[in-house]
Amino acid sequence: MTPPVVLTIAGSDSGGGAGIQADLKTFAALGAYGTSVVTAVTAQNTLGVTAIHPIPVDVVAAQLEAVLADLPVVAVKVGMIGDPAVGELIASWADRLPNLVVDPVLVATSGARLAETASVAPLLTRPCVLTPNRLEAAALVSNPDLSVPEMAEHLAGLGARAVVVTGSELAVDVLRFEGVTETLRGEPVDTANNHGSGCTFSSAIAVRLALGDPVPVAVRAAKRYVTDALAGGREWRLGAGPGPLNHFAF
Ligand SMILES: Nc1ncnc2c1ncn2[C@@H]1O[C@H](COP(=O)(O)OP(=O)(O)O)[C@@H](O)[C@H]1O
Ligand SMILES: Cc1ncc(COP(=O)(O)O)c(N)n1
Repeated sequence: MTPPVVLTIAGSDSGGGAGIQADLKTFAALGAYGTSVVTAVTAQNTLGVTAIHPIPVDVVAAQLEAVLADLPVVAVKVGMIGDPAVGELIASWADRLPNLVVDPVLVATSGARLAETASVAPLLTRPCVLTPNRLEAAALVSNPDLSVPEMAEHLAGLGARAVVVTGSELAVDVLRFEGVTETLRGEPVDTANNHGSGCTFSSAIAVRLALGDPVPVAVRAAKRYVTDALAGGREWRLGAGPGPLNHFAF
């Protein structure tokens, strides 16, 4: 059977644990055909990021046009956006990007700054599923004093289809959908290998939306998948820092 086509618009992680590489592994593991638009090249490993090269906006646009002109994309995940002009470009295409999931990547788990809030700002008003972690949500609402449910509600009020603020506590996320706020409690996995968990989560949501799940069902399924991938990579020794997930563990 022909698989559903899912697109990631994101940065490359040379270490293979996060970014485009995590996204494509997630798509493959969950039965989608993955396509990719590279927005930035990072020199990165489990210890950190040593260089970032944003891809010029016209080259990002050309990739997007090439994919959308030929392949029947049914869901799109947006990750790292290295340049505000690329954020504007994606926002201008948003009406033609079905089942849009936006992970506003701002800071890597290692602490490295990957993008500015200005890059993702144009997308916050689009009807997407927005998946910031707690720190990213605080940066986007510019008010660190709000509680996680308040941040989710505030962000949803800007126009998103749904907001999931991840990591309010370990394995606990807050979903805001259709005016209702829910706490999603997962099973905590005791692991240091969590590099790429956010990329994997947002990509898994995109695949489940592509397969026809309603948003809350897609989010719960993605959460179970991330838990399995974290548990499956717990014993891995790949790199001296926080290692990657095992995307093919289940
Ligand atoms: N150790 C863990 N055990 C179980 N779930 C986890 C763990 N760490 C992260 N998660 C889950 O992984 C998903 C991605 O969230 P998070 O790690 O916060 O993203 P980010 O990489 O953007 O910081 C969320 O559903 C979160 O609850
Ligand atoms: C290219 C790229 N995109 C995204 C992330 C965030 O991933 P994480 O927060 O899990 O380190 C990353 N480290 N690199």
